[in-house]
Amino acid sequence: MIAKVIVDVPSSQTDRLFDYEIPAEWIDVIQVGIRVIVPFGPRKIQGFVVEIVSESSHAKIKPIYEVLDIIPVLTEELVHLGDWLSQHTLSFKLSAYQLMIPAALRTKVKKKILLKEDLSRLPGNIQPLFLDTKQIEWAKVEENKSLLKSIHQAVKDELLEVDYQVEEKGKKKTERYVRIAANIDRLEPLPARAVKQKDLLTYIENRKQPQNVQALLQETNMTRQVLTTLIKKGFVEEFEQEVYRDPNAGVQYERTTPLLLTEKQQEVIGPILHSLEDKSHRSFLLHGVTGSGKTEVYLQAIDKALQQGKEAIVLVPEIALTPQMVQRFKGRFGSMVAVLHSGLSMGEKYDEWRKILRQEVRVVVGARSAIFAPFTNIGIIIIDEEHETSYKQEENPKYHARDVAIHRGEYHQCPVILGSATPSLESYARALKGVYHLLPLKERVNNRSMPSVEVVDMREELRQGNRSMFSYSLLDKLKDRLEKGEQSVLFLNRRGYSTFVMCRDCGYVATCDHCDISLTYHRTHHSLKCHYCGHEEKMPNTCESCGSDHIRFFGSGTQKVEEELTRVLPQAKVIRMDIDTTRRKGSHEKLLSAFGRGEADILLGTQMIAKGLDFPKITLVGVLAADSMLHIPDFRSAERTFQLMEQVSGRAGRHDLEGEVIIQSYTPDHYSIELVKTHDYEQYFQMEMSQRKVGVYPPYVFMVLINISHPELTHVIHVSEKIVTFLKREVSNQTVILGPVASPLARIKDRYRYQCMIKYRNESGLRETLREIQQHFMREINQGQLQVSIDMYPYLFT
Ligand SMILES: Nc1ncnc2c1ncn2[C@@H]1O[C@H](COP(=O)(O)OP(=O)(O)OP(=O)(O)O)[C@@H](O)[C@H]1O
Ligand SMILES: [Zn+2]
Ligand SMILES: [Zn+2]
Repeated sequence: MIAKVIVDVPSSQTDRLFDYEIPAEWIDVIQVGIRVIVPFGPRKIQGFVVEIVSESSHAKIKPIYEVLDIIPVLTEELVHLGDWLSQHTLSFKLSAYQLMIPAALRTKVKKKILLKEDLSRLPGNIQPLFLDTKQIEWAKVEENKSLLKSIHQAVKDELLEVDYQVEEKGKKKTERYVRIAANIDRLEPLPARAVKQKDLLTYIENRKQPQNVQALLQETNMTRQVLTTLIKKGFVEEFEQEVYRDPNAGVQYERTTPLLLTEKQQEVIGPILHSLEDKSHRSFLLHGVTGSGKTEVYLQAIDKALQQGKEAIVLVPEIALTPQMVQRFKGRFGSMVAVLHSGLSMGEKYDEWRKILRQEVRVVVGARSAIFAPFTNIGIIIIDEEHETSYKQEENPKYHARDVAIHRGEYHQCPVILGSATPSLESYARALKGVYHLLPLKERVNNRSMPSVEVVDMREELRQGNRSMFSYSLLDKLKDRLEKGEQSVLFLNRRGYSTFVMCRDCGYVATCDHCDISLTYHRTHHSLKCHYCGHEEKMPNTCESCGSDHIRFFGSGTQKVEEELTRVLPQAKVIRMDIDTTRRKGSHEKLLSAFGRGEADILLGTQMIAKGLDFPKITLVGVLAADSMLHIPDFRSAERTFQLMEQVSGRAGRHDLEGEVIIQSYTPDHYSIELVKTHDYEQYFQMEMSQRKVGVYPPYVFMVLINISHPELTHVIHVSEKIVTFLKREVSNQTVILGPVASPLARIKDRYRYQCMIKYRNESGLRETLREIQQHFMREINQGQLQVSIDMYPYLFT
């Protein structure tokens, strides 16, 4: 039998199947989806078995060297999905498969030299290497040419042997357990004076289940000595048992029961349940305003899928994976839920993933990559906040989780629900065309009103002499909430609003020497840092350009807002949430639950507080700088502004108390800000669509972004022009090729960057054309200097 293998070498030449012979003893062991070690040139490397056939068309094929898995790490579906994904995103098959398994399973194959015979038989110059060991790492002798020669000879003489050992990054975790020995009845009873031993033995006997040693000693307040004696006398056996690393161990989740759905919720869940009953695939767009009870709809739809014996995948944006969110799923489905997000350690992720693979859980709630959960009988897939750009992966394979979800939905013939208060333009347009089934939820649960929104013109405030970062109106309302004991949320948009350093005399801005970008001021070290390459330098005292000492940092970070808050509202208790205060593991949760318990009056934060919060006492939301994002050169910047404003506003007045929102802006008339006042998504959609039509942007066209980079500017230009010329020759005349032009970030880490863009409606051969470009520059790319990155669904235009 022959196994077709994708080998662990990410390059164009190796992006195909290689044939290996399956040795007779492994015929039943080797299946599709397992990892193997195979010889590849002079090396041994890892690979994924993706197909098993009876014959090979190649004359000389080598046998598989080692088997790494017993249970396949990729299901058959995932093997196909990986193949599709690599074509869909123009990336290597290997990268697609690696994406689907946890990082803990990434392996390293280490070459070792083993001593086979007596030490004295070795040539004298290599004897010292094996003085106190029977094996050494190859790397140890690689540089030393004279030793290498002797070692080669010793291998030939069969005194030494070369071996390949696989080292996995993550390990299973085990703990020590004890249980009553099987032959306890045949033992002499313990003497009467051994009171403690007797007590402990009775305790273990009463428990029936094996006991975790550490927990046992703690519970019984016994010393290890007592237990060891019991083990020595043969009453008790000690053994190792695998345990899961559970970040939420010990957390009690309050059980919840399904709520009685409102009439509107029933209307939207109907078609979803129908699709579940029919066992047919359909994609739904659940467009529900903030606080309309979308999550309850998800929960009850999942419940139905579970009753059918099926599984569910729920994607939530990383920053919305708060304890509150986890609680809602664990509260309803208990230990059937696995949670996957980037806050987990590698080991924790590995353990959650294995629970899925072993079918010990049936619901997974996770960020983007959870879409690859190795379930085999999926009943429903849900993407909450479907408009979030974090569902697009910016590294290879550059995929969007929405596309993968729909692909898996088709395979499993199950419904896919895209939910949002502010759907992406693409999805809403598709829903209007009938590609997705639109499910509107236009009101909040139980007729609670949407928060009232006031947009404050900050230019006007300045004219009236208000130089503070809080408008008169916002300050008044903050004071009012303090008096009433209600809570406020202050949102500062950090994107496009960096704290850069500028000279007030000549306008010089401090920039990175390696990247064309301004440096960011960091207060804690009083230094300047580049966010792209990590370069750090001291904050200058004088301007590099004119020598003036009027050099200051601009922009306002959360720290600055906090200082200002304590000045104007000294009695207010403030919790600040930003990258600095949430760096430590678990701090995110701690701050939020403290706010939930009412330990602060004001929650001040960045993007990470815009989503998912559902606290009854929040009645005021303030947005400090609504337009900071509008000026980013990206055709989606208005869309993001509207989405964010609507999301943040949605945190106010979700329960009995009414909510109010103050949005501070320098461009209050911009439609993406103005339309938040009426929460009018449909009108906003129309406005935005007409802008897209004029600019010829998605969803009117599809777009491809090609980025070219190299340390030499002339070479970047040369390659870019070659690509554009080739493209222009190949594509139809309805397709537009823009560029080449310098990228907005024209240099990163001393590499010059150029880009070109393709806008097309119908271009059936485009993928092949782009593959040809990849092939053409393959050799140069493999040599390491040139980079050509192709993004079929670009969301980032830096
Ligand atoms: N049928 C119902 N009966 C009573 N309360 C409900 C019902 N459905 C939802 N709720 C409550 O209404 C509030 C808002 O619901 P939920 O958080 O599910 O809305 P959402 O649409 O997911 O919100 P957002 O998109 O703003 O996060 C929650 O406190 C929830 O418990
Ligand atoms: Zn830099
Ligand atoms: Zn200057």
